[in-house]
Amino acid sequence: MKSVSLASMQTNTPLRVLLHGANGRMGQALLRLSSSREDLQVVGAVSRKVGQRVIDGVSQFAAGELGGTPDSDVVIDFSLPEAFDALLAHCVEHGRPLVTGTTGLSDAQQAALDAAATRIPVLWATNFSLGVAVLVDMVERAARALPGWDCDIVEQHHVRKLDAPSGTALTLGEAATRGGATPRYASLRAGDIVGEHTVQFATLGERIELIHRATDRDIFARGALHAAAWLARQPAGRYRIADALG
Ligand SMILES: NC(=O)C1=CN([C@@H]2O[C@H](COP(=O)(O)OP(=O)(O)OC[C@H]3O[C@@H](n4cnc5c(N)ncnc54)[C@H](OP(=O)(O)O)[C@@H]3O)[C@@H](O)[C@H]2O)C=CC1
Ligand SMILES: O=C(O)C1=N[C@H](C(=O)O)C[C@H](O)C1
Repeated sequence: MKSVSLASMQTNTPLRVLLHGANGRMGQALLRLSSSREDLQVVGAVSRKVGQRVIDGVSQFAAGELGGTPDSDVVIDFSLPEAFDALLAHCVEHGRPLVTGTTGLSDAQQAALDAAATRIPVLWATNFSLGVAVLVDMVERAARALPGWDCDIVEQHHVRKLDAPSGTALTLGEAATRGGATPRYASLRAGDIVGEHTVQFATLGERIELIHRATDRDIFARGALHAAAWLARQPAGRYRIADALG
């Protein structure tokens, strides 16, 4: 059963999606889930090396071949920081809205996103799940209500994750800081853990643990596809996942 967003119903023309990082764990989830959406069509798949995986009916491009990719209405990126600069420049040059979930970006790359947002719509989120969006709000509220309590953020991921702390942990830490806490971080890398984040507030005699456990990467992919369908119809600017979730 294909789902159709209201936006595409208004135009009846699928939004053309360029997928950057298509060979990766997230790229493969995005490819699989996009095929069940009538309002989105992946028209190009970019990864470091072409031909590693069979991607039925989608043109594949290697790193450095962005200039040869077909026109698209929105770009979705889940790659690595090393790949990000060329992709962002491509999106700005061709006026393509960008949804990106790539974490571990430098301050300079964040500044480049701000600059790009004067020309195109950009949405960067460290976590595209609804549960984490709710957790971020809970953490800020808890920090504000618990002045002086210790705040520790522990994140666990699969052994192939390159960055630490996770982007989500840093986002949760920013929320705790907005609430007046001073978060500390710890990271574990084990097995095939999709993503687990624990925010603990502790004081003498008691503690609170707020936990999000991701068990399927599809939650991130569904959120990114939703954000892409939404962002494609926004004016230039920098947007957050909360804007897309309404
Ligand atoms: N915001 C969110 O909700 C989520 C964010 N993430 C983040 O997304 C990113 C990707 O995660 P994941 O999919 O697990 O990682 P993978 O390592 O599985 O995939 C990375 C992808 O990027 C491609 N790539 C690497 N370098 C280049 C380059 N120079 N040019 C083009 N493509 C390149 C790889 O190509 P190839 O395979 O050919 O080497 C691969 O397709 C990470 O930063 C992760 O933290 C992950 C999950 C959720
Ligand atoms: O690399 C991953 O897998 C994930 N990365 C994101 C992060 O760095 O927070 C989101 C999610 O936890 C999975």
